[in-house]
This record gives sequence, structure tokens and C-alpha cells, in this order.
Amino acid sequence: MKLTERLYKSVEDIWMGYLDQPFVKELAEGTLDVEKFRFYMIQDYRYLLQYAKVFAFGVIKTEDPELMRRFAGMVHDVLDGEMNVHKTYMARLGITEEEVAKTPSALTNQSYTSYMLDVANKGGPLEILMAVLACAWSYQVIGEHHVKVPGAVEHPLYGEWVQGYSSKEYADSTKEIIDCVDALGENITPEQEAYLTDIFVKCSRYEKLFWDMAYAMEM
Ligand SMILES: Cc1ncc(CN)c(N)n1
Repeated sequence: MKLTERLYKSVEDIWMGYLDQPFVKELAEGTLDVEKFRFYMIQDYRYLLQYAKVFAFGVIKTEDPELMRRFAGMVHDVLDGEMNVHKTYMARLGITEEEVAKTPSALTNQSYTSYMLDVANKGGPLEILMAVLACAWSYQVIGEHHVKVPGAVEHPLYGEWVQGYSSKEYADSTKEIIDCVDALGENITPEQEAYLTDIFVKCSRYEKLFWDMAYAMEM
């Protein structure tokens, strides 16, 4: 069994729980309060800027040119791929770069991104990938679930979010991370795997807290 398959088993229950969280559920059903979504967009935009920096650590922490290129590609996928969805929503919801810059990060957001950056700062390429894996992969799982909810893709506001996270481009960017983890993680020790699993589970728990934070609009 591949490392990512073992990792998935360790968080499956947490991830399936996301689908029952009010923010995630109401987004699929199209009943989510727009103010909550607006709050989420601002916080998530701030989150993604830090998330991109976690990948950038990967460029710094390897001497392998091919891996450097892959990490650089992942930075690009966030800044010029995933964040395009956010930019479209920001324009639609009247959110300016200025408003994003002057809005403080909510406590959960700050704590989550600080944790990822700390792992990246202390660790090597595999730990860096572990800090971003739950983020990338769990959104794909949610997107692929939501695309099957009747009316979710056609929804005038939330449809684009569902399309973005269920798209082939997004799945390809996640696959790139998964493949990299499996290649680098082929011969790790049980101790290393326990540490990586701990990072993965903690990030998955942070993902849950982020959804709760967005629904409660909690600063
Ligand atoms: C908090 C969070 N987690 C994950 C993703 C998907 N990359 C996101 N946009 N925001």
C-alpha cells in the first residue's frame, strides 16, 4: 500500500465529517449565507498567500533541480490557478486587495498557517508536502462530492466554487503532490511515518476548525 493510501485511512473519519459541517453542506445546497461566504473568501485568500509560501520552502530545501521545478510549479498552481477562483469571487463580492490586506487573519487561520510554516521551516521536502497535503486533497474530495449534489454546479453564486474544486486542473495539481509524497516516502522508517501522520492529522483537524471558523465568522 502506498504512503498516501495509509495516510488517507488515518483521516478518513475527519474528512467525511467535513461533509456534514454547516458551511460545507450549505455551500453544496446553495443555502449558505453570502456574508459567511464573503468572510471565508477574505480569510481564505489570506490563507492561500501563506500556503503558497509553504511550497516555496520546498524550492529552498532541496538541491534536486527536478524537485525544485515541481515545487515552483506548485507555487504557481496556487497563485495563478486556485487563486483565480478567489479573484473572480472577490470582484463579484466587491472585495478589494486593500480590504484583504487590512483584514486581520482570524485566530484559527493564523494558527493553521503558522503551524504549516513552522513544519516547513523545520523539515525537509516530505514534511513540507505533508503540511499541504490535507489542504489540497480534502478540497478535491469535497469538490468531487459537491459536484454530484443536484443543482450545486448550476448555483449562480456557489457553482463556480464547486466547478473549481472538482475540475481536472485542480485534480491534476493534487495528483502532483500525492505522486511526490509517494515517491519521496517510499523508504521511510516507521518513526518518520508516525511524524508525517501526526502532521497530516493535525492539518486535517485544522481544516475542520477553518470551516467552523468561517461559519461562525469568528475572528
Ligand atoms: C483553508 C483551506 N484549506 C484548503 C484549501 C484548498 N487548497 C483552501 N483553499 N483553504
